[in-house]
Amino acid sequence: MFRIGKCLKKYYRLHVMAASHTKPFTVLVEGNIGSGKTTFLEHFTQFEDITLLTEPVEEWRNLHGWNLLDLMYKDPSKWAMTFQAYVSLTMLEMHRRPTNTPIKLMERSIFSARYCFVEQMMRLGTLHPAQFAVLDEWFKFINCEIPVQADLIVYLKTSPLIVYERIKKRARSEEQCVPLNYIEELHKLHEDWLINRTHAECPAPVLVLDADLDLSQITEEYKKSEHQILRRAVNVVMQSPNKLSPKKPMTRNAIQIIPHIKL
Ligand SMILES: Nc1ncnc2c1ncn2[C@@H]1O[C@H](COP(=O)(O)OP(=O)(O)O)[C@@H](O)[C@H]1O
Ligand SMILES: Nc1nc2c(ncn2[C@H]2C[C@H](O)[C@@H](COP(=O)(O)O)O2)c(=O)[nH]1
Repeated sequence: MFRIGKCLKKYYRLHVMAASHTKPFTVLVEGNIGSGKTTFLEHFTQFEDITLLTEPVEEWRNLHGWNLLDLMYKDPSKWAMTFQAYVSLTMLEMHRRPTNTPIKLMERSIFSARYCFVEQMMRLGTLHPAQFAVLDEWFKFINCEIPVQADLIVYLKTSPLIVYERIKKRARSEEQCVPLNYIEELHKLHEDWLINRTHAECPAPVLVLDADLDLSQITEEYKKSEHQILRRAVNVVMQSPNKLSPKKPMTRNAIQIIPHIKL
């Protein structure tokens, strides 16, 4: 009996892999700076068959020795264009990265880069209108010509003051000069994009979570998304609503961990 069970499990996993390796159920995890996106992804390390892709911040902090994130924050008028051009490249690479798991959770996207950060830089004047126009044309080309999978957006909705305190506590050196009003403006742009739908199209349905909750309560809030993600993933991949249920904590090698994960 045990052998049959093992064989069935192996068949299921092979079938899921074969059915899903080209178009995994892709979840974009969006939210303000410090809203808990990385923490949310870490919550899902407990499940089988999920690829977790955190934002390539370390690539932005060290491109052949250049810390583009630091340069951007220190002199945005001079470096915003350079930084955004590299953000677009690294995020597109993440969108296009092949995965052999039926579910892919990705921190941010080319959409929030364009609709939140580039939009903010244009409004603040740190991007020249000509620079904005170039970035916007690139985004339109990518959005129309290059398939970017997005099946669900999880929006970690936060209050600016709360994430501002978290950013200060996290103490990432490049962000120490970020003022509260920068966070407030980014919040408004996330709300307008994902909730009010004022200035940009939304590539997938949005699941809103209350990410103001502190670490002692947030796990219950994260669990609200588990069913939405796992159930919909199975519908997409297997047409059967009960395959990707929570498992016992798996050994590390059961999950395809991408180098960007900060563990
Ligand atoms: N729900 C929460 N309550 C309090 N602090 C949190 C919460 N979620 C994350 N943090 C902390 O806030 C900081 C930012 O979290 P992180 O997951 O890195 O956010 P993001 O990836 O959105 O920037 C980290 O120091 C993290 O430990
Ligand atoms: N100007 C931009 N800054 C961006 C973009 N994406 C992320 N970032 C910054 C914001 C943070 O300082 C850091 C990492 O973000 P977290 O939310 O993970 O803390 O990178 C962007 O497109 N443009």
